[in-house]
Amino acid sequence: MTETDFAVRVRGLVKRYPDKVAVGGVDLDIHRGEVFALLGPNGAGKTTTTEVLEGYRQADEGEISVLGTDPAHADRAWRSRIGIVLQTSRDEAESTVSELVRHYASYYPNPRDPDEVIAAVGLEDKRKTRPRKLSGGQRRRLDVALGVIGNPELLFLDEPTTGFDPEARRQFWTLIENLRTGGTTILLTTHYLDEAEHLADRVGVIADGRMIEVGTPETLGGRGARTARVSWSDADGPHELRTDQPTAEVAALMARFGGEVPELEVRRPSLEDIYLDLIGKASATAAADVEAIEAGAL
Ligand SMILES: Nc1ncnc2c1ncn2[C@@H]1O[C@H](COP(=O)(O)OP(=O)(O)OP(=O)(O)O)[C@@H](O)[C@H]1O
Repeated sequence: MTETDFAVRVRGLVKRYPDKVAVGGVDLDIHRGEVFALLGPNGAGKTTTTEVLEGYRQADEGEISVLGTDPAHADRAWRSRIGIVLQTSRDEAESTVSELVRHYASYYPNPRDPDEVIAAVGLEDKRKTRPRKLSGGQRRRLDVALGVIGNPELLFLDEPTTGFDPEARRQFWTLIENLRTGGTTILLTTHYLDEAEHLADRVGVIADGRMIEVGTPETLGGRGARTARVSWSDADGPHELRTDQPTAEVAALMARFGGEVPELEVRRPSLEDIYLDLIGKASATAAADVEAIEAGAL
């Protein structure tokens, strides 16, 4: 891979606040055209990391390249190539949805068509509504519209579907899939593991300011190799076993029952199971480090 295959390259990112190391040496590569999900508990350092990438915060240490430029020294032309959807929505004055999207479009050299964007986020019937009269979920859709109107090469989405109803989330996922198909690189921060699983090509888990694992949703934490659980019921009650060969177990159960197996279920660890496992291990390691420091061992 060459430098130009990367939308984001980060080596050794450190960001300190007066009383806290928020990011303690993070490496991160995001390939052009991929959807990358950043996961981690509250306070892990996700927002700080993305704000450095967006050029809103200065790193204390590290090499950072976003679309080939250090965001700390970026100009207006670079800014027009990225799109940002923040956690908190902007409070806009008296414009309607349609006016606002058009107004934002005028800031960019190569914007998308405002009507198409409004339709893509499902706000067609709210075009003449003022933002403060939108519901929370509709407001987020407007935020997404404003984030993508400039036709960005790289889109930052910070917890985009918080407050969405299930149908709105599905529609939003379709919107993201369409952006990805159109070639937009996306960095997504989310607390919804199903969202990461559905949308992301790769996932990075950050805990306590450190990137503890990066992988595809299918293979993170050795997920693909983990044993499956097969469960069923019979006259003695529920049963469960763990196996590397669930298909063979199901075939054996079918033979034993002569067909339908009561309450049959085959389950592999979900991304959420794996994530909680990784986070649990990370906090146990951090606690052991603190104990060692207190005991003078480190
Ligand atoms: N402006 C600031 N001044 C001091 N400390 C800060 C500041 N911003 C964030 N922090 C601290 O840095 C750490 C990382 O915060 P950050 O917002 O990056 O976490 P996060 O992973 O985005 O969390 P969340 O999931 O809750 O949004 C936290 O301990 C937080 O309290």
